[in-house]
Amino acid sequence: MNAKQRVAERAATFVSEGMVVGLGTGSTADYFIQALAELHREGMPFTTVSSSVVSQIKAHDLGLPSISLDQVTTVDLYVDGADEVSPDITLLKGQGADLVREKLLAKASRHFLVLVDESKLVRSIGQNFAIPIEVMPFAWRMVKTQLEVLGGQGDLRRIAGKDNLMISSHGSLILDMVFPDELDVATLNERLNAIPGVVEHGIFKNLANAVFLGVAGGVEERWADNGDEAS
Ligand SMILES: O=C(CO)[C@H](O)[C@H](O)COP(=O)(O)O
Repeated sequence: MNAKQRVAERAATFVSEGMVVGLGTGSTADYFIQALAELHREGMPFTTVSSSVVSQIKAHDLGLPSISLDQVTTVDLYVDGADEVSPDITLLKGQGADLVREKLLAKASRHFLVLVDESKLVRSIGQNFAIPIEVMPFAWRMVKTQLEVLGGQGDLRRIAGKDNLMISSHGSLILDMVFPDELDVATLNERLNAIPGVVEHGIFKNLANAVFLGVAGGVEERWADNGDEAS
């Protein structure tokens, strides 16, 4: 069993009868979806809500019960991966470009567990990746100008393919921006929240309850101060 599987199996032990379980997106979240399928086969009743079309299809293919996001007000447990995790359990997410649903689920969850291996640990957010900022398509130049006023540098995310631009599942564009080190993540989070035309961004601050870290031969749990252990 690899580190991603180990953390996913551990997270699955927090699922209990009748829960609404939020499904993340990415290779680590996939292992959690597979672990849920095992619980479902064993007869445990629960339902799922997905953070992306991809996860929804995976859940469906494995026979997991699901409800759509617009039917949900609160989620009992949301389990997802992350691209970066800093020591205060702030996350950077969004390489999968489904930021809006991911943050909605994180905010609506009673418990949000984050599954990572050691490669995701950083001293500060933005160390390994640019900050993904999802923007209304007609606003992207205005938003980019505002981000440059903050010292940001970057451009629209490009992908291989006909149109060459990354478009989120609900039609937004993604700006990947690098900011000066002097701009601390708490301030950056607030500034990004305040820019008109920004749909969502990849800084997840004060949202995760715990990080499950895959280490050699085991799982290390790091609970946030707000993170009473899910039970
Ligand atoms: O934020 C995400 C998608 O938007 C993913 O959780 C993040 O990219 C981690 O993916 P993986 O588990 O494949 O490393």
